[in-house]
Amino acid sequence: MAGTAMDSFVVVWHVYRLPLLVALFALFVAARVYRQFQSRSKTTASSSVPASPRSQSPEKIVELAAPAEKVVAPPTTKDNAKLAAKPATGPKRVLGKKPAKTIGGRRPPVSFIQPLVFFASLTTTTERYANILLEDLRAAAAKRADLQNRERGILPPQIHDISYIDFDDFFTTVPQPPSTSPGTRYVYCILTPTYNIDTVLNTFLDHLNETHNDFRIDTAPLSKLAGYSVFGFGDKEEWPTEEEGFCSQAKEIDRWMAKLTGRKRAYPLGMGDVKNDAEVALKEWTSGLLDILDDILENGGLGEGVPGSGDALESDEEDAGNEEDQKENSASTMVDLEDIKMNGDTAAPIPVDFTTAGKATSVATEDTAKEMVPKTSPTYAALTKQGYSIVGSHSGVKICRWTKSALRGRGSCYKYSFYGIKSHLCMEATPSLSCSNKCIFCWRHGTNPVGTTWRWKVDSPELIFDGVKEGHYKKIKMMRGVPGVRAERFAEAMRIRHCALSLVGEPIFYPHINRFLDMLHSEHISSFLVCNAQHPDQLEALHRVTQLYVSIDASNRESLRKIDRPLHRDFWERFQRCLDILREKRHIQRTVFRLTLVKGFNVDDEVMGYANLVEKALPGLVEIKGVTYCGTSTSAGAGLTMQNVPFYEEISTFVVALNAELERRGLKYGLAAEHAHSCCVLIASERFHVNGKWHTRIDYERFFDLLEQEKRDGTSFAPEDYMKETEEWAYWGQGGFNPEDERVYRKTGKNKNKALEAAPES
Ligand SMILES: Cc1cc2nc3c(=O)[nH]c(=O)nc-3n(C[C@H](O)[C@H](O)[C@H](O)COP(=O)(O)O)c2cc1C
Ligand code: SF4
Repeated sequence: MAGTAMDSFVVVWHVYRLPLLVALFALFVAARVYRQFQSRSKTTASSSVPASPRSQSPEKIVELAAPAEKVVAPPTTKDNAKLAAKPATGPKRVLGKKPAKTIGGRRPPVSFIQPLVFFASLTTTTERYANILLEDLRAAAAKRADLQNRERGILPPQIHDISYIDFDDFFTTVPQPPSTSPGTRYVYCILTPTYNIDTVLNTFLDHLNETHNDFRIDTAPLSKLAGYSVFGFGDKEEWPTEEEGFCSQAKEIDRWMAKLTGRKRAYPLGMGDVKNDAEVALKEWTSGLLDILDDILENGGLGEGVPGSGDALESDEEDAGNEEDQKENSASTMVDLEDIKMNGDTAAPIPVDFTTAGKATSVATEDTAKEMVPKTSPTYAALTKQGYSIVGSHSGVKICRWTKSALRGRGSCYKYSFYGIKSHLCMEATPSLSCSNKCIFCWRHGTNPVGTTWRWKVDSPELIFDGVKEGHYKKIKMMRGVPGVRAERFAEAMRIRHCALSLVGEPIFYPHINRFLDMLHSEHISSFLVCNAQHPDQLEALHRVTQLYVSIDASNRESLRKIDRPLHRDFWERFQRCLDILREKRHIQRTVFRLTLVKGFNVDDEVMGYANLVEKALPGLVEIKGVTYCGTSTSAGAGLTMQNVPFYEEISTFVVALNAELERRGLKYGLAAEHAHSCCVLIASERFHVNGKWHTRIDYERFFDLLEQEKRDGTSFAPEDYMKETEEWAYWGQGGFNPEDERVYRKTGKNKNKALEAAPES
């Protein structure tokens, strides 16, 4: 009997041993996890936080915020503690994306913002600043409560000392909105010093790290926040640069918070030097943050983030971990205009004979005229996908990679080295997306409309001006969440100071270009206008710009025909006339030749030819840069490959030869500046060489003063009247990289020293 029972047991064991063992193992794991979770929450809640060196009691600090006006009752810290994740009967999975209470099946819209100020402080500096921030937020809340109705607004802020809170209450989960106001969303404002010794900040950072990496907790458990922003205090006297540790812990907290919130960085990381500018920097950061809080209330959230802000270069360091990964991520999101099918494109090229040039306005203003880029056209879709904002029916704006780079403290384009333009203050726009050339290296090729005369509906300059500014600011705002964006540069970028009219198409094609320029200048926005030397009538009629460019893509007729593939039959004559006009304008305008070198097309044996052109037009400046490889099928179809992109050494050799030829002819030019980073060199007329120093930069305020005076009493002025000394680091032979910027080296392998950017600088 016993034997039979044993046999049955053995049979049962053989049949069920696997599921039984699995079940036992699962039970064991669950028990371990439960124990661990319990002990961890206890530790954090009670004692893992070292006692603050200061005497103030926690209760006192937490209650510092006296509500200016009670709009709704925000949850207290105690409530929050209750609401925070507490294990009940087993391991709890904390989900950031847990659906909020819904109204009629929909998530309630953001009605109130509850700012929570967190700070850590060992020697009270940060605490003092945290109270200044608190006061500012309180004042803003009160002011908005006066202005807004009582259904929406900013609530009086609360303040918490990181040394005394239970991290789980705020940094494992997000406090729940009060049941009376489900539309309340929290914004964390974190103020922190940096210590390179063990402090509460290490415990805090460990908590953020563990929370992100804890498999029981969603990787972004704080994603229900409306946003967060961090401001760091450090000491530049001892830690002068970020590489040496300035504000390093603020940077770390910012990065962890980006991960935990699912990239809800409401405003860029701010940093202040306690021995210098801390208070001013904090005030600027606060005012920028308040603008964003208003945006959140208005738009119901942070709105669009980085995607779509133009260049795909900007993926997220928080995820990618390093620059190279970023590139790869971005590469997959890049859309080549050439890959977008042009099926039924109503704006497909219809060349029109040049003879109507100059009479364009009357034709185009007819109501019946078609739109250049209708919203429904594939051109529109292709351009917007590439990050362009189309304004009206024929204008566009886009932020360039250098603007983004400058926002991140990583250096401006060559125009900073040569002319003092800070890229984050520069808007790249065009009032005409149409062009009369089909240059082989044009990266927008295949989508932009072409034509030799204006044959479209004409938008008013007011509409374009307002539209491009709005589009630009919108794109800048989209950058606020990008890792590394500097709060102070972000704030500066909200006032456009320069406009590069060179994006796509031909700006002087636009019939009201002069009125558009007036508008730029009236707001003290400088104008750098690039034209393709195909519209002499318009060039002649053009009013003053801050700097006038003509693209010189080849030195002789045959080469120009091959490279620019102009639509005008008399392209060479037009080109020559433009040079004559430039020569006349050189006394009142800063005139520039822009040479784009394409190896195998317009470099070899062309030094003499280019020198002839310089001799003819006598431009103030000659910019020489290598072609930017854009890899479109159009350029490939024209036989352009990476092999055609010259190395910087080849550009330098060409430039030296050209300079020598100009000298041989007795023309007074010299090698003035370089920006090796973008393979660009500047030859300048000696008109800009004063007292042994180059003066290729521009005194912009002086330009506007002179312009206004000219308008008032007709006093004319010359380029020499608003020139400014070139920085020595920009001189030829010095490299041209601003020492104040952070240098980011790229691994570009064998193509090092070639211009590889997807979108070239303008
Ligand atoms: C021991 C010590 C280490 C510090 N380490 C750094 C550092 O690594 N980086 C930095 O930018 N500042 C550093 N600082 C400067 C502090 O961050 C700065 O003085 C801050 O304002 C202190 O804020 P608190 O008074 O709120 O504690 C350090 C200061 C001390 C005393
Ligand atoms: S590349 Fe052009 S648009 Fe960009 S910052 Fe420089 S000048 Fe401005």
